[in-house]
Amino acid sequence: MALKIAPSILSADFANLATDVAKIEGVGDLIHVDVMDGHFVPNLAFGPQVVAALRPLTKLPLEVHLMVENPESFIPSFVQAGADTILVHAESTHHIYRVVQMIQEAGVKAGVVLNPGTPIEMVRSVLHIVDEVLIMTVNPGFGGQKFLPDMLSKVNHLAQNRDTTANGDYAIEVDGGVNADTIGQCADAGADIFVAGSFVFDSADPAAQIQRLRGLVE
Ligand SMILES: O=C(CO)[C@H](O)[C@H](O)COP(=O)(O)O
Ligand SMILES: [Fe+2]
Repeated sequence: MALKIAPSILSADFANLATDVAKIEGVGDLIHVDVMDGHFVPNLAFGPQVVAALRPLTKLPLEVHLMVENPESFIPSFVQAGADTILVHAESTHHIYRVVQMIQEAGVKAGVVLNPGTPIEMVRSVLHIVDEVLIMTVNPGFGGQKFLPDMLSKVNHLAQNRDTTANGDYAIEVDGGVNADTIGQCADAGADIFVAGSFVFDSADPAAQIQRLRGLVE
């Protein structure tokens, strides 16, 4: 599977999002948009209007990371806004299988996300239908936190068990604390998609930071 770098705009300049997105156009592989409701996580960030506003500004796929209670109710508006992938936390719904179906029936790729405290078992029954599994490598809610290396055993387990699922080709993504010091361990464990927020956008040259990460895993 081709390795992908996914810059997270949670660390971009909110007053100049279009400018920051232009800086990574053609360099990043997709744009990661964090959605927070102040309940599932103790922070607020981005709604469907932001996704809709970004859609015409970039050719890059837009990946929406939903950190919200009751994700079911937000799927239609993010589909309508132009999301290419929607990622839902297993802890945020009683009906993860139904939510994955809802997303895919709308013609959008679906991923499931696990908090650091949540075991793989929580998503075992949907591994054969999902397009992606995202392992949080920080507790979700904020950018710029320290990478949790003990999460790599989950990445490794998912990579080793791909053959045991019916589709066998879900992408494995890591999110949180990914930088030049940690990305190598994630790749070694078997991750394919690497979200990076502060490492990319807290720099004067976001494109160079993405290239630096890419150089460390390819
Ligand atoms: O989902 C997230 C936080 O909940 C962000 O995608 C993540 O934190 C990226 O930021 P950084 O790379 O700075 O850790
Ligand atoms: Fe995220």
